[in-house]
Amino acid sequence: MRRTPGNIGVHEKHNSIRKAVACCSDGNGGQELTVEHGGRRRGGRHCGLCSLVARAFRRAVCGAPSRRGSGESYQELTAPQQEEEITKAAGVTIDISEQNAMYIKMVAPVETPRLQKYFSKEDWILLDAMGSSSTQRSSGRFLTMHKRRRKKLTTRSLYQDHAILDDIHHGLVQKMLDYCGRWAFNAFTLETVAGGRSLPVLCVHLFHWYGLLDYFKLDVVRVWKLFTLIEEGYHSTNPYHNSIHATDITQAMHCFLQEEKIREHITPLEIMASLIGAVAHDLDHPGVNQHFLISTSNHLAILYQNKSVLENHHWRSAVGCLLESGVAEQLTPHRNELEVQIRELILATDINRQQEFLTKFKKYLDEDSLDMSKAEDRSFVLQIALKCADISNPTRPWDISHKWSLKVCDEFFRQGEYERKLNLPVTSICDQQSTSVAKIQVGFFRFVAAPLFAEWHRFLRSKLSTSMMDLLESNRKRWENQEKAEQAEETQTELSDAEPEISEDEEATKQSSEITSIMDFIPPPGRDIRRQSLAVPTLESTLGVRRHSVPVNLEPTLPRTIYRRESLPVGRNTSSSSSRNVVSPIRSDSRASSGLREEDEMFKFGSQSSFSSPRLSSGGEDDPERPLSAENLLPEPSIASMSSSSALGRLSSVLQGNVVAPISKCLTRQQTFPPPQPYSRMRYMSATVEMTTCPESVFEGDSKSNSSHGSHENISAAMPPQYPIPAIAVLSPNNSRLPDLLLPEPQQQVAPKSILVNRETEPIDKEKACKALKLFETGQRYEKENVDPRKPPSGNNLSKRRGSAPVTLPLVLTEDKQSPAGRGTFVSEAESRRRGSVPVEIAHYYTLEDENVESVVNITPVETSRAFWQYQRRGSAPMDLPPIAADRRLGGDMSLTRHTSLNGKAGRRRRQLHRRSSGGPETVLLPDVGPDAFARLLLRKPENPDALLARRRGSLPIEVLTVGHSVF
Ligand SMILES: Nc1ncnc2c1ncn2[C@@H]1O[C@@H]2COP(=O)(O)O[C@H]2[C@H]1O
Ligand SMILES: [Zn+2]
Repeated sequence: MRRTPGNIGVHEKHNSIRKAVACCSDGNGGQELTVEHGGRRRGGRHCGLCSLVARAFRRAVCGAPSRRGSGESYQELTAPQQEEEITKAAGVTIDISEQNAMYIKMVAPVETPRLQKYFSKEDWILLDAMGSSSTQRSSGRFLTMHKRRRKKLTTRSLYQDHAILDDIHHGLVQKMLDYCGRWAFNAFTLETVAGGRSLPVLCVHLFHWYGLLDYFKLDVVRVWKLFTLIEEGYHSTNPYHNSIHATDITQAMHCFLQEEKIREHITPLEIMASLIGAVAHDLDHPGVNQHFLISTSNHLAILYQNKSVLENHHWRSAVGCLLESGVAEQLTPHRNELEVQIRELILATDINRQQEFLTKFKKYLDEDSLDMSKAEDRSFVLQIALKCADISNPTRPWDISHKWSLKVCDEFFRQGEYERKLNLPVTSICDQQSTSVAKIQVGFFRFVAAPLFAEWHRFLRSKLSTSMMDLLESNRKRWENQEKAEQAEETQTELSDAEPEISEDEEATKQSSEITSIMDFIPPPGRDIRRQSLAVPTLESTLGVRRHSVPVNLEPTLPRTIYRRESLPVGRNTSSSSSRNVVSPIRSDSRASSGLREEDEMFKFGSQSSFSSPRLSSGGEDDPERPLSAENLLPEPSIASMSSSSALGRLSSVLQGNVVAPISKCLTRQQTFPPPQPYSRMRYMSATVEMTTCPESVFEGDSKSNSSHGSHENISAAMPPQYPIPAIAVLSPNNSRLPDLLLPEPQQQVAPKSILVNRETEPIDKEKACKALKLFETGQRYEKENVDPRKPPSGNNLSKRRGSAPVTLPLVLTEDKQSPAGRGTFVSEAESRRRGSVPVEIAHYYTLEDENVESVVNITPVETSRAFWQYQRRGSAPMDLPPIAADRRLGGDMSLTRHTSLNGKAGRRRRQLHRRSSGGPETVLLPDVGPDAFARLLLRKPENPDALLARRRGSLPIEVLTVGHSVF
């Protein structure tokens, strides 16, 4: 039987996953149908996964009903019996072959009319053969440690039974995909008709459409796997940052790629990087912003040193998916370059860097100096394109735009609720009690969206950009009207509501705080605005005062960590002032006098709070390239009320349901924020790439990145990228062997320019006629899978290091077992036991000699010395702050226990503003449902506080987590 590998793919290879996805394309005329799936033999029989695929396959090819309930089960059948069954049912020859421990390949010729009905054209089908027993499962690939809930599929049959997508919505899916080059495209609708699988459906389609599969000789099975992994990496529980957002942004990016100015010059590799960058740009987003992660001392914040924390994580997760799917392997010799491009793209989406990019873009346009024939300029434009795509929702037609607005605000408000429960200052735009969706939208449109899209329009000057501007304007008006109406309503309420308790000061604060401005979204350029800050004592006193994120038992040996230093009043700590020169003193006076109060308020919103290390902070005011960079900014005000003596207990109570955790030295990865379900043990797989290496160059914002950002001197086939390729091989379940060194790849021919069609303006048939590239093959593939080409072979048994190796590291190791600080080198016994979930603290330590403890000495993947442990900042256990002392430092006017939001608003808000719709569940609207109906659907009832408490896991101190949940 002739086989065309890769025509159809399936699968997940872990027996814990009861899911199989099959796709089909007929690159060779639709003559063959191959279904490959993973499964394990159990007692000579195939596991349920095989049976599920078989059942789905049977249904696919012959329309036979499921055998479930008929008393028979494929699960009971041996492979030959399954084969026979399917053969009988489908009327085709099935050859279950190439069986090994993990895979079974079934091959069948696609000759019958029935099959041709499905596969006669260049198309794919999608089988969802998820086992009914796995309606809930967790996925431990990603570092946010959420328990994953399987997305509730929107079609009953897909959710409750194994079904064929094409059986249900084939025509609609195809229709949607035909229109995926149009700006009015509705990702929610695609999600609906694709049964909850819009992300892989769109992306595989686009890969076909652009001819990337052919050009790069990619196996469609692996490509499916890639996008399935990415889809699973998005949290379906996030109202906004979920896989539909990824679909939406990818589709927007696709539209931009069709713009004449771009498509004329873009290369196939850039297309691929743009699509993957877009779809993965928020991968594993925890639904809270960077500020929250920093405030709660999340392991990701520590890992990435508070610099573009989420974006670094998204990028690293994307690389993990590329590796795990096997696509990276197939992309030799383009892999390094692709990863660099993806990195550049994803890191550019850091909203904190908005001003930096905008300034640069404006300069280019003013000087008319963008030369799209230059790779460097193309790269920059693609970064801008992705940034535009990322915040494109204000420029979509109202019903779509409105829906995204509700969703994003819902996510903000959820974060606000978490903050409130943790007694963290509530970020202004997350404070549902004092703001509204309309207010947020007016601010976002005005200060973030409009400036960027104005420049984008100046660059494109196209039909698309014109209509985007029109939509932006009309949507803006709608929000402004809504805001006005709300204000009128509030005024009326105020008139009838005496407010004797509110002082003038408070009133002034209230008024300024209710205006959403740019500072709610991004920090002001070049301004050294310090937020009313954290009641954190000086470093000296810190040594004797436990801080929020330091476990109680480590208090006496607290290191002078760099964390939260920014919140120390400058000038009060002379010993460290030099290295904190980007931090201004708290200037409540100057803020008031210079009218910065409002900005100061907003500032907290942006999530840009960042902590500077000397190296990073050097890019503060002095660095015109990064005027808004996080290192210019101060962290959020303190977690003031977390600093009381009972904070740990309270936190534990909040997080663990009254379990007061003893502090242990066992380090455990920290959860990012409350998962929907109690934590259960997860399997950490190879995609936990962050854990494998944590070099300083990982960070956007390190000195190299800063200086070279926007330029791409390191994007060269001849030069390896300046970041390490994760040594993921050692974690991959498929790779127990030592990674081999790669041979250097010969320089490849530059890919021919794409021949793309402007889909927006062309009729569909013409599009198809002209479509895709069908790019040429440029190279051979001989890179070994999952291997860091720059990593020298070592005698260390890398294969011992497993994704699921124990988290705990010995506190004391002998000197000779210490790593020689080689990046990515694993030398010690401890290292070989180290898991993917090794706590981030191992990634950095701080020199003891440095009085200010600001010099980050990177990076031994595992630092095991006693000193290291002594000086580790441990998780996020609360630190006691003497309120009085702290008050004094802040001028005596700030109560630590006062529920003051970061913007300085009085917590004793007398009147609670009307609660507005905040968005809500991921309800997908069919096109004929109006926005009002949707708004109703999205109205989220205030949560039961107890339920919130029960759900809270955010900023869980690592010790608490260890005690509260068994992770070993
Ligand atoms: N309509 C909107 N209103 C307010 N904030 C938004 C809106 N759209 C996008 N954003 C913010 O802009 C950010 C862009 O990057 P993210 O997608 O990570 O997260 C996004 C939101 O925080
Ligand atoms: Zn995004």
